[in-house]
Amino acid sequence: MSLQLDKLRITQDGREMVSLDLTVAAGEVLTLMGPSGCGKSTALAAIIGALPPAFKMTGHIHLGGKDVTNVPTFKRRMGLLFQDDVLFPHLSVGGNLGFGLPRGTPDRDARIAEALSAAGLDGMGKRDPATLSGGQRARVALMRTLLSAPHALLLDEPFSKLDAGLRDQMRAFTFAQARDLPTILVTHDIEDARAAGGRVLSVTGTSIS
Ligand SMILES: Nc1ncnc2c1ncn2[C@@H]1O[C@H](COP(=O)(O)OP(=O)(O)OP(=O)(O)O)[C@@H](O)[C@H]1O
Repeated sequence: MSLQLDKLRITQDGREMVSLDLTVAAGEVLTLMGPSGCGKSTALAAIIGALPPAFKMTGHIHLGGKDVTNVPTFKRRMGLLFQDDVLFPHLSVGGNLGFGLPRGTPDRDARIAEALSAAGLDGMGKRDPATLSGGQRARVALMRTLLSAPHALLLDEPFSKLDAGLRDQMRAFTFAQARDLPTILVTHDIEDARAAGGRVLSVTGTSIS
């Protein structure tokens, strides 16, 4: 499954902000970098189908060969993770993970147990998320997103709130868990881009090294 941005162009008041014409292969991480306000989050919003009305978009988005440009966000099968992705405080850790599973998924408990195990949280499904460490919470948020079986993963500064030691762990964990997906990472941090190991571009498609 690949994610193709086919002449994707976003303008605001006639001014070009984003211009991307590329394919992110399954298992590839494309990093988008650039100064604050250049349009990185806007590019992700367009890809997921939630572009604010202040912007105009042209071009097409294909996921797994299917044109999803006019498919509503909730049907796009894309997972989006932000830097301060909060867990639902009224649900247990397992309940949070279960929230990611599509309704009617068979073997829910087994799937949740697997995700807990992948997150290094074996047997902690009944815990209140408030009792987890920041790193544990970040891993649960990622696993919750992945349990929704996305066909692409979009990451918006996912590591920037973590302290330095955890950040390394979380990068390795994220890219290992997302190994089969086309992934777009938005970051300010060149170390994130290095850890991602793929192409690093500006939102107008210029290569950054
Ligand atoms: N909903 C909106 N309506 C109108 N303009 C917006 C909206 N959201 C963002 N903008 C503007 O669009 C531009 C790009 O914003 P965006 O958040 O995509 O930048 P960014 O590169 O992700 O920045 P940062 O690195 O600070 O998160 C900015 O000038 C911002 O003020």
